[in-house]
Amino acid sequence: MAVDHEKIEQAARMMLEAIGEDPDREGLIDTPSRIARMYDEVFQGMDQDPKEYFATVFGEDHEELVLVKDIPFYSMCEHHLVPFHGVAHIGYIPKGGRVTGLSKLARAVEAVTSRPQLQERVTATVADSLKETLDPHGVIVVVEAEHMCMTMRGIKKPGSKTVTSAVRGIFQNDAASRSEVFSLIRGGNS
Ligand SMILES: Nc1nc2c(ncn2[C@@H]2O[C@H](COP(=O)(O)OP(=O)(O)OP(=O)(O)O)[C@@H](O)[C@H]2O)c(=O)[nH]1
Ligand SMILES: [Zn+2]
Repeated sequence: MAVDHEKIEQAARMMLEAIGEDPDREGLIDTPSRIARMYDEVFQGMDQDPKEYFATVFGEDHEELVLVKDIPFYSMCEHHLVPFHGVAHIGYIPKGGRVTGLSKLARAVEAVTSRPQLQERVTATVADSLKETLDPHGVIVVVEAEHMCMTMRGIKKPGSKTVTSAVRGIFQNDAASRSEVFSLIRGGNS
């Protein structure tokens, strides 16, 4: 579904008026339409299903870890509609030759983060999408992010980071494999 520009423009105009601004002054006159166009981009994941990206698989016989680290993302916190941003790390062990394209992992992150979100839901949705489509032996998704609603307002704790993980399949019971992935993720960040 396309973003309703007219509605966003009306709302943005009303919000500017509500804070005591003049939405018709030169600097603000195009702001409502800019916000509408920005929301096209920022919320383009509203009608995207991350599972669709995993439809293409290569019959590659690799039943060992695949890890794509440090996938940058920006999302909008659903409580305040301000950004939270950081990186996602996705590791999985393919099964039955179902290996997906590396870029598809980043595309899934993009789809899931391009809508009003919670960090926990981003993490779980990416993990579940991969699990449900490729049925791999195991999946680990780790997301590290800074939330602007905790830095520029409210409790005001810049630099604080939230780390969430979602673990599926063999990683749930195999502590050694799980900690190997976590240390590979940590390794590149030092
Ligand atoms: N669990 C979780 N909480 C989040 C996320 N993004 C923002 N929040 C939190 O959502 C909560 C909303 O709390 P409320 O008390 O309803 O809103 P608020 O009065 O603006 O809260 P403060 O931020 O404490 O000022 C805050 O504690 C935010 O830090 C997220 O991705 N996951
Ligand atoms: Zn927030």
